[in-house]
Amino acid sequence: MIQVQSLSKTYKSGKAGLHPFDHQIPQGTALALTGGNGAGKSTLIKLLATIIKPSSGTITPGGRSFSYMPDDLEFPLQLTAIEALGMLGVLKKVDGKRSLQLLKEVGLYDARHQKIGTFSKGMKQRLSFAQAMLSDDDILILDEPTNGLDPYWIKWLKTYLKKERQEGKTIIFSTHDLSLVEDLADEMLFFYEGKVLIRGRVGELRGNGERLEDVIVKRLEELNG
Ligand SMILES: Nc1ncnc2c1ncn2[C@@H]1O[C@H](COP(=O)(O)OP(=O)(O)OP(=O)(O)O)[C@@H](O)[C@H]1O
Repeated sequence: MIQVQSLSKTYKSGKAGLHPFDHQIPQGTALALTGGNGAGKSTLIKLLATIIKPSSGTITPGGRSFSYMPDDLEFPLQLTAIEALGMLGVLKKVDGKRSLQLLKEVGLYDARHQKIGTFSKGMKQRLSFAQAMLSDDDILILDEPTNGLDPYWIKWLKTYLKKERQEGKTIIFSTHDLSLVEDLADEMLFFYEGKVLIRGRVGELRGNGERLEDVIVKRLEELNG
């Protein structure tokens, strides 16, 4: 169980990325973070991944190990895919075979000797996912993992993550893709201006099959009168 207590982030500019916020994430569940642009999803992801420090509050247990996929990972463009993943593998003390296996899984094996600078957005995104999966951690923290992926690879990613969750991993991901939330998440948080506007189990939020899109629009309309 990950416990988030009174967690908030105000940036140096004075902008509140996240207002004080409490939540519990049970082991083996998938939590989706949704919300409009600038709502606070990446802020929370970065706090969970300890990339940034909170202005208040705690996340326990501390010192968790996790696999992290940022939304903007910039690989050195002059490296090939296998060089980049291999180096990260050395840093993470992972067997070289794991890098090759992951490159196969994300469909980049044939492009492994190609420079990352020549990769398309979707290829870079798949490489970013592969680097996150190098270590076999129990917690996956993924910032917009389907961003830039085509429908084939979105489906592939859903299947991969469902399997990870079935194996007991905790998955925390941000997304604008509500079908991914419907298919994968146990629980959803919808952020609005740094605050949680909608929180609940996906099945319950959808009641008798309502689409999440409609649930969210209804709530936003209520808010805006
Ligand atoms: N480094 C920063 N310095 C100042 N303000 C920031 C910084 N990072 C984010 N913010 C602000 O914090 C708020 C939340 O941003 P965040 O990146 O968490 O949004 P998001 O929900 O991930 O948005 P998107 O869907 O566009 O990725 C925004 O108003 C943003 O401008």
